[in-house]
Amino acid sequence: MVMIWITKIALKKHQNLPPSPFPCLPILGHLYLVKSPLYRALGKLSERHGPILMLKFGTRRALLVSSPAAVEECLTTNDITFANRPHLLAGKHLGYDYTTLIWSSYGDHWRNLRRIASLELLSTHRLQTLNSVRAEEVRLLAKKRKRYISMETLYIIFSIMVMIWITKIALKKHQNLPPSPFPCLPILGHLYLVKSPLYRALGKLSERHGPILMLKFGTRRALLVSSLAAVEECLTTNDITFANRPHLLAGKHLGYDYTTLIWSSYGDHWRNLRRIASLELLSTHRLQTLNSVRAEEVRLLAKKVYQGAMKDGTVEMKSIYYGASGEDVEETRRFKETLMETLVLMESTNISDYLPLWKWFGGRKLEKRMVALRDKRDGFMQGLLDEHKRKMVVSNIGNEEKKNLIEVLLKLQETEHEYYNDEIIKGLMQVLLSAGTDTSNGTMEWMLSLLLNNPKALKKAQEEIDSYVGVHRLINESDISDLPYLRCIINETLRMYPPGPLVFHESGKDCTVGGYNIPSGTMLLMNLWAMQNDPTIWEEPKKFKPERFEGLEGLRDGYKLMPFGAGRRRCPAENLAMRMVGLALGTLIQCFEWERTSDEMIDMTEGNGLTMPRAKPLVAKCKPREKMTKFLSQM
Ligand code: HEM
Repeated sequence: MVMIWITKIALKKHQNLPPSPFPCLPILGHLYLVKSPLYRALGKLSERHGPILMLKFGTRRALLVSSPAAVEECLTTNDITFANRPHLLAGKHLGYDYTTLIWSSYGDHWRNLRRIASLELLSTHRLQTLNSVRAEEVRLLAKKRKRYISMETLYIIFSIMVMIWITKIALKKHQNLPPSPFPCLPILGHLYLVKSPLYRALGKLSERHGPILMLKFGTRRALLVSSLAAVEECLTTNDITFANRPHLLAGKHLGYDYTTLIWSSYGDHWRNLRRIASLELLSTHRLQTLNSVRAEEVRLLAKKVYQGAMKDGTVEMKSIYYGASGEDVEETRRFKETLMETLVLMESTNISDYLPLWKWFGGRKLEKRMVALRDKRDGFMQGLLDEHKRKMVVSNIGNEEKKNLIEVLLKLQETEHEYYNDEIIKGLMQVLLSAGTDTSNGTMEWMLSLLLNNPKALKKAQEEIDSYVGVHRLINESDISDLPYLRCIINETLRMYPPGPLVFHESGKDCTVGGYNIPSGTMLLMNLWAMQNDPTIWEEPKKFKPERFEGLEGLRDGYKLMPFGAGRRRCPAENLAMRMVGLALGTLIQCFEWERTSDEMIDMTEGNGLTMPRAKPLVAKCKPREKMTKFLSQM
């Protein structure tokens, strides 16, 4: 729209046309301003925008004048110029093909009719003789004119809207596509529905129109599903069909041209990356060997909370998660910076993804920012890679077990240099670091927020840890499997605040969902948030009730709870995430007493963003538990 608008302003400046009220919609122009009574609607418009306006009614240009000076100019200097009538359909069908006095254009024919009318029918003499007939005529004419106006209005508005609508319904019936909310605007389609946070806007749409909807985002078709049955059909019967990702610009610039694990399409390359991630980097065995690294990370987290608590008794959780200490400060700062920029860029809807021509009218700015960020992220990853390469040469790492993620990948590079080139390794590192950081940290923040608003649940979790782990040692990862209530809290948090609320896939061939035909290349949007907060699926979904998961351990209960997705493209790091989040939360509960900073409940508003961040960072009152100060002061 803005594209057309900008072009028009430029053209108008050049042509010196009168001002035109904004917006002038594509195809419709100013038809949306046509309201009854028209003279009042246009009167208001002139009041607001001035006495000489250029309007666009669909394909027609209209000059609206409402000042004595302008009207005078039209009817004196330009009287002959403006002496035609517009060729409206009413004039064709009700004006004998534009040949009547009212409808005919200025010229000999009109002049002749006018002469007959003036001399033969409307002269003073004739008027007097036909007084009574004329009275009747005038009454009839007034009636007709009223009809003309309403016919024009109805015809123009409805013929365009209904034509588009009927064509679409006819096409859809023929194609058997899922229902599509009305209106689907020309060019924009349903882009006007894209509001932040998107999962909530789309959730409302599904509530109103149904669980299987076909949307049009500019040039892209998107299937929005939000029922258990539909999601199950997408991820079982059609799992391979929907195992692609949409080719969005973010994947081009921030996903090494769609070659990273997250962005690549289903196929040999993705299978290979997924195999490396699952077997080499995230397997239970590898996770166990890197147990101590994670324990150290969590201890560092507890230390920072301890320092904050000792300073003024409050902590701001977000800066603690992303904060850094020791020799890594600069590296962590740079990583955090690129991660934040990535999230900001990913959360802004890139209109060029849906309206490709947009990039010539302002959309390039966002793409340029992406390219700059790509170079920055790449530089950061290359630095890490080179540093590890140097270290490996010096120390010639032999201990297979203790190799970290980058070292595992560099070992693979030694044997298969062609495939494991630097780009593939940097892509894997980037994906694992960025997909893992905000999701886990966000979950931690929501979890603590929920517990601060539900002190009974917090106490229950602390008692569980005290009775199983005690206070003479710190909790470790292997304890988590024996702390069912802690796991219930994690599940309940992931149900209410899934860090991946909307999952994006794309179909690689035609298929059917819910009996509807879904063409190849359709973007699939699975609204996990909507399903996990649906009152028809969950009892009192808005209430934090970890107890609802008691006894359901290990069971995902079909597709009711799927914060890590399901099917081939499900999150490969569920095991790691559950361990990390469990250990971090367990440690914070074991070591500290937590409270809200005031009697007011913690504000649970969600902010804008892909990973469902909190709108306001969480600040909490926190005091080291006496029994644990021994451990904390030694950290
Ligand atoms: C609470 C933590 C986490 C949650 C809730 C979560 C959730 C998800 C979801 C919903 C998806 C999309 C699944 C789909 O497309 O069907 C996903 C994909 C992915 N996640 Fe996670 N994730 C978490 C943590 C992590 C961590 C810690 C890592 C890595 C260290 C990670 C790596 C990935 C990768 C690589 C993919 C893309 C897989 C593919 O496209 O094949 N995630 N995650």
